[in-house]
Amino acid sequence: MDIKKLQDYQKHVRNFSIVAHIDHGKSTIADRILELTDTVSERQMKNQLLDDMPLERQRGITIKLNSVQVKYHAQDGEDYIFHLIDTPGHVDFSYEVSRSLAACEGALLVVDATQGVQAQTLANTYLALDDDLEILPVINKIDLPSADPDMCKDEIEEMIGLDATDAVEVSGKTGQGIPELLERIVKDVPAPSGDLTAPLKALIFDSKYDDYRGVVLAVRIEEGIVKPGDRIKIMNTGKEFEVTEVGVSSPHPVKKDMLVAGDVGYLTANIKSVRETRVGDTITSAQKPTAEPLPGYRQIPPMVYSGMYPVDNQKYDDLKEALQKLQLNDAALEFEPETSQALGFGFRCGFLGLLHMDVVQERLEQEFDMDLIMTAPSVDYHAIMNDGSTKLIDNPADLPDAGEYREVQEPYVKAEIMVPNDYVGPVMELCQRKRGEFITMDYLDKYRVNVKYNMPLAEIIFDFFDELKSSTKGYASLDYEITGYRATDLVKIDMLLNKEPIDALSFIAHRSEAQERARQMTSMLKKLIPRQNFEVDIQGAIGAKIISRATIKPYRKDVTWKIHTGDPDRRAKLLEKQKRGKKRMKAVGKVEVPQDAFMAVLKMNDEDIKGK
Ligand SMILES: Nc1nc2c(ncn2[C@@H]2O[C@H](COP(=O)(O)OP(=O)(O)OP(=O)(O)O)[C@@H](O)[C@H]2O)c(=O)[nH]1
Repeated sequence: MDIKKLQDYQKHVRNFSIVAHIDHGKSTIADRILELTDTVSERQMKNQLLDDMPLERQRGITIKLNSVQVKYHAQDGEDYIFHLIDTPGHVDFSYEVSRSLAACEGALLVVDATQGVQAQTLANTYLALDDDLEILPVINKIDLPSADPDMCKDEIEEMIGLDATDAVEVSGKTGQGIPELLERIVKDVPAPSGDLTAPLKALIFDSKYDDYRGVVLAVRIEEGIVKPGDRIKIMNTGKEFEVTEVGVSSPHPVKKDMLVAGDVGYLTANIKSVRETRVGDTITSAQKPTAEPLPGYRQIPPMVYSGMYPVDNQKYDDLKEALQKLQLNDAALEFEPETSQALGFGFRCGFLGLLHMDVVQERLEQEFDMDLIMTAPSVDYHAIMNDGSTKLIDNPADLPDAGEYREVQEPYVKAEIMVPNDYVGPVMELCQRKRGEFITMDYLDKYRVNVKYNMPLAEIIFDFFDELKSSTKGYASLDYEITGYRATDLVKIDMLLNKEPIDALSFIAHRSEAQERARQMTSMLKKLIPRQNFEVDIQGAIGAKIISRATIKPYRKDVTWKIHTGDPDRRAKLLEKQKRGKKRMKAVGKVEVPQDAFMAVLKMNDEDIKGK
């Protein structure tokens, strides 16, 4: 092998991520880079090309990191290889960002010229700094009339402490400034420096399951070389495999003869079981292993938990397999079996936030064809029992009876909210209402402040962000981190249908709000549970004490009569409609309960319920 040639190749490699606050334009800039470097033809070009998951396209957001190899002919006459990794902006997916960064030497920090530095701009910059990356500030959307690049530069310098005098000004929309950006990447992002002759050392930074090829690993080669036929070892599990294919994404898979130190690409090795590898693991040579694995990733604990049950109980094993495959592509997803009296066998799943939960549910439905019932999300509580032991409660139904524990503790976060001065009042009012404790307020510049509060995670995770946006006309941005657990006065509220407590509907609330929340939940359930052919009593209770109630009247006989005796066409249609409706219903005892009802806890603040 011609090491000199490979060393020369390595000098021409640039690995970088694109990071930013949500919607500041990462995916659009990535599109322009792909276009300008002729990576995709005009015919293949579509907006946000790297957001290739159907769900990403439907929602217009990036959920998964995505890497692509781009060839760039620079002004110095040389050809360069860029490995570009587009990352999600939403706080729920910051785990994807930190994994992408570990595979790079540089990061483009994109800031929207009309919005300036926002909460996730800061959070993502800190992640990039943790990894010692070269950060290149990029000011985007300069085509907009309200763009203020100078204000952005000031903010980048003041709030982040990065020199922004030379920040590249671009428009992802018109392509203005993108040629300069490409030149700056060549000049400013350092080439990788891994030893080409050392034993193989590669980081698995992502993976996915492919029905034909088995597990496909996204890898960054740190040292050495890997090619088809090599025997490799996954250092953390000790498992060995033979490499069947290596290649790069461009953005479609392109086979290569080898991947060398500094490359970002993919690798397959007949890995069939999803248990054999984990994102963050190190791959080495089986014959000549490297001494130490790479540091890997810090596993971040889930923030919210929810029960996930197949509508059809027979599909339990299918759901398990689907979760295992999905976990391969979503390392932040956690799950373990649980049973519910109401719903049967299912899984307790842990997520990084509600958007993550939604995405997992939709991916299971779209990619794995599952029909699911999900129970209301809950944070992870600690019950300190009478004997001093701590019981972890990630399902409200598991909270023991009041006499059995000394106290219940809930997770608290430090929330940082960046907001224009004019909206400080509504933000503080909202935080107080959500049991927040004021910490400080710092002026960021003439126009904006950073407001800090200690708050219960349970208050922030549900509808806080929506309320924050509506009370600040969308101008506030939010970031938070868990700071610890605190004892608060919490109670479990059970919901009963025809006197039967339904475990999947229990929830935990602060005592001061328990009565109101039980009342809201009862009226929400009354709205969501359809009429049955018998009366349904809904009750909310704390222990044996009933604190709210409502009744759903049975439907009138003549309606059923119509369904059963109408003209055949109409009858068939009605039955079909009923069947479709039933898909997402679960018989709880005798009562048919729709999926929405299990999520009622999330909807309790809906306008139409308020004040009723
Ligand atoms: N006018 C204008 N609009 C832009 C520009 N760049 C991006 N946009 C728009 O801004 C919105 C967000 O752009 P995306 O590229 O999806 O942003 P993102 O940062 O990748 O978003 P997430 O991955 O979901 O965090 C889209 O509607 C884009 O069309 C720009 O330079 N000018």
